[in-house]
Amino acid sequence: MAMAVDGIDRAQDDVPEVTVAVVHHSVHGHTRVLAEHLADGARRVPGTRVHLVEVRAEDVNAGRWRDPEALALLDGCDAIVFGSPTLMGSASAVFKAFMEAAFTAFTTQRWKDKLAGGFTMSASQSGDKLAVLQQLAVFATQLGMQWIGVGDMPGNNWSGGSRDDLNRLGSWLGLMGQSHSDLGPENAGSPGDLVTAERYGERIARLTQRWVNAVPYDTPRMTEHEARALSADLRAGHSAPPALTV
Ligand SMILES: Cc1cc2nc3c(=O)[nH]c(=O)nc-3n(C[C@H](O)[C@H](O)[C@H](O)COP(=O)(O)O)c2cc1C
Repeated sequence: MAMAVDGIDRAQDDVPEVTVAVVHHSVHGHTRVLAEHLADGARRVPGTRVHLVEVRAEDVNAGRWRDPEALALLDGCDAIVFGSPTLMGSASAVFKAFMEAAFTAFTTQRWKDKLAGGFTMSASQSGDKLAVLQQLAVFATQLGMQWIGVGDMPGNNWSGGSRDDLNRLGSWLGLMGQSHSDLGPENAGSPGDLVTAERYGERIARLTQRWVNAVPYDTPRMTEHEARALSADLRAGHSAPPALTV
């Protein structure tokens, strides 16, 4: 059986370590791709250890997710990012089983003041994804966590825009991705969705370093003009620069 927890050590000796978990459920693999890109972005930040934690249907028993090892790992993380596909305008039943299993962290306040973020993938452009991000943000704040939104300008909102743009769905509460329902995970999201995921992961890791270790942090600002230039690069098939340093 595959491991639910995939720990990737990117800690560096000269920077105090922080740990970021990306806990997610995915039925057909689309949301998993978003999780992986978000994790890649977090790993770019020196001193960041990233754990991809998969919530699996087979770990749900009598409606409750039961993976004490993964739950203990989350207890030790500095930031937790939550990801679920949008199913019937909601987080998936499997991810809800995980959320309800976090009730012990609620009653003990174990996750209080950890940093948090969230993402969702669905087939329609809207598909009511905002309802899922709201659900995840309410969940995180019930646990006393500090929620981090996406800090990027919107794309695909003008005559020269396209599906390839950065933040092309214009979401700030959390990250949204869209995958065509007839295509597999190799075609999950759009180039803009994946780069937005990486930038969001990097943002969360940098803010975690600031929050936990008081590592100096200069707020990266990308103007609308710069965001459109990056989107034009993505449209042309160029790989995006490590964006938060722009
Ligand atoms: C039961 C079910 C309900 C769905 N509900 C929605 C929905 O409310 N909005 C939407 O845009 N897509 C919906 N979809 C499409 C999925 O969100 C989409 O296929 C997504 O990419 C699945 O992600 P995954 O591969 O990580 O499981 C639904 C799919 C299924 C099977």
